[in-house]
Amino acid sequence: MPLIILLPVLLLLVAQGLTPELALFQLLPFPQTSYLALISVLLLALLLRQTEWLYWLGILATHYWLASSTNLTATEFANSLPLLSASLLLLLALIPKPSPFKLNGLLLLISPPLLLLLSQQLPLATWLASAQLPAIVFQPVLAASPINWLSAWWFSILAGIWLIAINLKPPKAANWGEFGLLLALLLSTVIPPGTAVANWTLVAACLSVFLALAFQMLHLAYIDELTQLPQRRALMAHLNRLGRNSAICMLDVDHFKKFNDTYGHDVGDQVLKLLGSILSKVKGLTAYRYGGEEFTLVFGHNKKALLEEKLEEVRLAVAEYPLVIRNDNRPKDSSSGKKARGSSGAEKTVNVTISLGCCVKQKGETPMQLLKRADEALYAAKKAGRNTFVLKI
Ligand SMILES: Nc1nc2c(ncn2[C@@H]2O[C@H](COP(=O)(O)OP(=O)(O)OP(=O)(O)O)[C@@H](O)[C@H]2O)c(=O)[nH]1
Repeated sequence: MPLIILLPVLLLLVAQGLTPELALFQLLPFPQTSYLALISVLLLALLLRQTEWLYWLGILATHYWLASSTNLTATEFANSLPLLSASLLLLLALIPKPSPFKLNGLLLLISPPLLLLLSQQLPLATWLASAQLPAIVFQPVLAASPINWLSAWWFSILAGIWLIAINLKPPKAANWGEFGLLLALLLSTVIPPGTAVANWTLVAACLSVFLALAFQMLHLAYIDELTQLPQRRALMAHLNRLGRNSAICMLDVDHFKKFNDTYGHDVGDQVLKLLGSILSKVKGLTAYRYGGEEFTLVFGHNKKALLEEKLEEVRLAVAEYPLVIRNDNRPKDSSSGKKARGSSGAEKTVNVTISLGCCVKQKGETPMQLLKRADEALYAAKKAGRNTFVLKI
């Protein structure tokens, strides 16, 4: 997924590196296409209520204006703007989910004009030059460019920090879109102003944002927020294209009502989250949250011995996982849960068990018929005493 989001910008980087005079760069009417791209993504972000993109688009538009402007040559203003925009991007990275209706978003909104004012008042480039840094730091990247290596380096460092940050947390489409935008901005700091590439940089960045928005929406539509597993809509899509040799399994937590009543709904939610984390790590199957405390596993084969082995592996993985029930934050996923087991703040350790009902797909069977039979197998597992599996071949 990340590569697809970054693809427009990466392709542009390669094309620009190989042949800056590429005929493709002359293909579309500019600046009309740039404005159209910017306005389309802006409207899409507004429509999908992804307001944090507005800031990014604002910075992108400012850069575009700077990069496509031919009368801004080597001024203080032109020298400091990329640097200050980079600072703004860093602010944006540090402020999670800015909203124009909250203080963090308002601060971000007024920072570009403030930074612009500052950049005119403070001779940043002169100051930095007097710091006796090596000359290359201040040389314009290209003869015609008012922008120097310092900006490019600053952006590269920022892009590096961004990449590390993305890889430390579970990467989201939005992060990769932001990274694509960052790369496009990096490119716009090193190209000569007023060239066709400046226009294409903006279009490529807009495409990256567009793809990121599409992935964000797909995620919202298909991924269950609590367990982070794909949910029923995704399961039905999978079942509709299921091969002849396959099997599915319905599973649910045993006596979950009692568990909720004893420990509270919040702890119950943590159990489901943990279950999602455990199931997502089991190899050789795809796990879905069917709804409530029910999950569905889909297998791409119908081999009895292999299925039995996998069902037992899943059953054991859950039954042997000690859950630490505490007053404060409970484990967010299976790895943090393991750490929590050793800590002294634990009040009580409990185990939950699951029952599993599995059946092999029959010839001509519809998804609903298959699900119904798996449900019957699950019922049989419950009747057989729970914490077990029933496999119907
Ligand atoms: N915490 C939490 N509970 C849920 C969620 N969805 C469903 N439940 C609870 O799951 C329980 C399911 O109860 P039952 O269907 O009676 O089954 P059970 O108590 O698990 O008993 P058996 O399935 O027969 O072993 C209900 O109490 C629901 O409120 C959820 O998202 N979070």
